[in-house]
Amino acid sequence: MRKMLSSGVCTSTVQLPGKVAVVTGANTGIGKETAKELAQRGARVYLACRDIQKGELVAREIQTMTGNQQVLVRELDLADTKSIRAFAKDFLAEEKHLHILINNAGVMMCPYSKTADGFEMHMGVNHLGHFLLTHLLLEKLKESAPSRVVNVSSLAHHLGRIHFHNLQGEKFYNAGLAYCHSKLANILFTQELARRLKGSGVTTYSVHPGTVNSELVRHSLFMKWMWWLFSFFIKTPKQGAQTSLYCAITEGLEILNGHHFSDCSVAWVSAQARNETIARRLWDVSCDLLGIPMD
Ligand SMILES: NC(=O)C1=CN([C@@H]2O[C@H](COP(=O)(O)OP(=O)(O)OC[C@H]3O[C@@H](n4cnc5c(N)ncnc54)[C@H](OP(=O)(O)O)[C@@H]3O)[C@@H](O)[C@H]2O)C=CC1
Ligand SMILES: CC1=C(/C=C/C(C)=C/C=C/C(C)=C/C=O)C(C)(C)CCC1
Repeated sequence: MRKMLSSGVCTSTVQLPGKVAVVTGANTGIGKETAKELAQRGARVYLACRDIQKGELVAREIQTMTGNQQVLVRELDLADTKSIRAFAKDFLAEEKHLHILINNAGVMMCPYSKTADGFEMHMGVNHLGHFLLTHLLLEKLKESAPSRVVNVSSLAHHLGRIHFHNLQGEKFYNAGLAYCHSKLANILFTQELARRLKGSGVTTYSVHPGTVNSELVRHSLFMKWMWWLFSFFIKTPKQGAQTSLYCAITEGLEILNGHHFSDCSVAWVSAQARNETIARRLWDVSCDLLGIPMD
């Protein structure tokens, strides 16, 4: 069972000196392991975390383990557009380049709650927060091309639907489904972004990391119990980081711009996730909610 659930290893030997990467939610789980491997390969890595203290501890740990001192922590709360804008402003002032953006942070099955801007928490953090962050960093990514955006989605997107009449979960809400909807949004965003970025030198990919032993299940006692019971069989965070790394660094992946990956291979997505009309509409609605001018 472990072999079945844990396949897919990024075998690329690419080194990353001079490259700049941002990983959201890098203080724990899959994000931490992704950041560690990027640092190991010589990149300057920004750990974009909502809790600076947790981030600093992890940065020290990565610096010690990899010998790479270019591991920096910056505050980013994806549940607050002011924080996202402040992060982007400071980053753009500080850095000349951005080669790899890994939109990894996520929440799952949290009780109904809203972000600082009134968005339902799953949609707000997992989709809208990363949508805004990517938008704000896009010019830098273009100037740094070839560059990549990796969006960490999930197999759970198969159960997701974009209910435009209930995007903020105000009419009905189920914590499990809200997560699935936001993960579907990650894939639709990736596909629309890929279409819009054609010819720019920036490519984008969505990822299912596998079933990974991490803090993601913190809001559900049942899931915590399941994860504990099967912890020996499910992926470690290091194994869970492989597909994100594969999409971020593997040479020649540009022809697969916009594709979804699992276990370091192209993976099938649901019919909804392939629907260009929904993807375009979600893009427009996201711009509208975030006050981004539509093009
Ligand atoms: N684990 C699994 O089995 C699977 C995971 N995924 C996806 O993988 C990604 C990483 O999850 P995983 O490592 O498992 O989970 P973890 O809960 O271990 O890590 C999630 C990270 O996201 C951060 N985060 C949460 N909310 C915010 C916010 N408002 N602003 C900034 N950062 C935030 C967390 O910060 P903090 O520590 O401060 O809370 C943490 O660093 C997620 O997108 C998840 O949906 C997909 C499929 C399966
Ligand atoms: C049925 C089953 C399992 C599978 C769980 C799965 C497949 C969970 C997927 C979770 C996702 C995709 C979460 C985040 O996005 C376990 C726990 C391995 C143990 C054996 C029983």
